[in-house]
Amino acid sequence: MSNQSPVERFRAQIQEVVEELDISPSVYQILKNPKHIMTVSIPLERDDGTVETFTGYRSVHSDLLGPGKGGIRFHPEVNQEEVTALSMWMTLKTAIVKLPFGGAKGGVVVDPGTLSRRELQQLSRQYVQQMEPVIGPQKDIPAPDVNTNGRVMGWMMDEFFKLRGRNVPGFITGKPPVVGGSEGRVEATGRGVVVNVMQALEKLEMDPSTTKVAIQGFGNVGSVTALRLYEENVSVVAVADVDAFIYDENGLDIPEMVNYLEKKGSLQGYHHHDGSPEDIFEVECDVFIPAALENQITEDTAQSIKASIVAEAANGPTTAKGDKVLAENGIFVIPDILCNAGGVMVSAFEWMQNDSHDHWAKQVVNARLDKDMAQAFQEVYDMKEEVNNNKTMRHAAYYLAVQRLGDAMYARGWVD
Ligand SMILES: NC(=O)C1=CN([C@@H]2O[C@H](COP(=O)(O)OP(=O)(O)OC[C@H]3O[C@@H](n4cnc5c(N)ncnc54)[C@H](O)[C@@H]3O)[C@@H](O)[C@H]2O)C=CC1
Ligand SMILES: O=C(O)CCC(=O)C(=O)O
Repeated sequence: MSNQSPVERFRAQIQEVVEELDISPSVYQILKNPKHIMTVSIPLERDDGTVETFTGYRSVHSDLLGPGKGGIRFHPEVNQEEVTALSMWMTLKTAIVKLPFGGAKGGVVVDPGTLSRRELQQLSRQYVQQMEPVIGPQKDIPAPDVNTNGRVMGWMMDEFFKLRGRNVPGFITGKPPVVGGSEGRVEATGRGVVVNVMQALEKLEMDPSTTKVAIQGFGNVGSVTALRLYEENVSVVAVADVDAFIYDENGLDIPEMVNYLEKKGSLQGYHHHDGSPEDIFEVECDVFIPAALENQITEDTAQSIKASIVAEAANGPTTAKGDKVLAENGIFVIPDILCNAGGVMVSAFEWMQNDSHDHWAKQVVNARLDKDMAQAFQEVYDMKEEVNNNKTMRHAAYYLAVQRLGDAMYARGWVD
């Protein structure tokens, strides 16, 4: 377990579960590597006329249950290993919530804060041009992730239409509703996180009205999670983003902070700025929600977490050693592949709406998300209680996902 990379962590967990399920070892052989990874060099003409190239990736881990599905991340630390791991987790996520998708993920090694708006649009369009051979509505369907949003999806959609010479709205999800996006997609991941948190509170017989929450990350997922909790009268006492740590033991004014974020783009300079981002791990709270990047809950930071519940809104926020500490400390962990599945769930609703030229009202989207997410939580919980007694929700989630993937491989004649 010594400092396993995310891909090694995925492989070790899959291998363990394949052995426990006593299914064909070929299931592990098929899942241990991505189906394909495309690496591209993206030329971008900067505003000063010079040309710079950026590296982009798209990994399709599996198309067993349907086309590849997963977001595109713009971040300076994107690398092939990270994109691969993120695509592997997508395969498990879509299997757990029973979506007709496989797993994929993409990224560009870039700090989008250093690009002008024109440059960002050109980079987004160039990414689609370079990836055109491997993406498409029945092949691999992108969506937003860290530092990408509806605006970027709209540009990418437009570029794909130009390349194909026709409208293909199901090529990408998370686009603005005015051009075929689903109502509720922007809020979907955070909304789904809160469904999971409320279910966990009920199972652990904790009172939401006295529950205190700390959240790391205040972007799309973190801010919507905070706002939904606030709307449910659950007190969010601390929030950190990359620049700031904000704390109030009596509960933060989340709507005010969301307004601030919308105007300024981050929490830097918010008037209650009173610590450094790492202080989030020390907060006295009942629920801790990592909603930033991978590998944040390590052997060290896990020791500081005082919560009874960790709800993994981010992908891969916990290292193997951090996970061991959380388990030893009896913390109930809602694993990422379940906890943050609300986003891809509403992406699936968007893809279905595009396919049938339909537009669902927000209440319809939210009601179905709440119902399907609560059911997925219950199925993983039941698996933990009945079949995997004394093991973790993460183990149960992997068990359920691999069982479904194994069954699908058998049905398709890939394994005996
Ligand atoms: N956007 C989506 O629909 C989905 C996102 N996710 C995952 O959720 C996580 C967050 O994604 P988004 O909210 O979309 O990204 P985002 O780019 O909107 O926000 C990221 C947030 O993390 C903060 N952050 C980065 N490093 C940090 C650090 N060291 N300490 C504290 N805060 C830090 C940033 O300041 C920002 O507030 C990622 O792991 C992503 O893969 C998972 C499912 C769907
Ligand atoms: O909405 C989607 O298709 C994928 C979202 C995503 O990237 C994720 O769940 O990590």
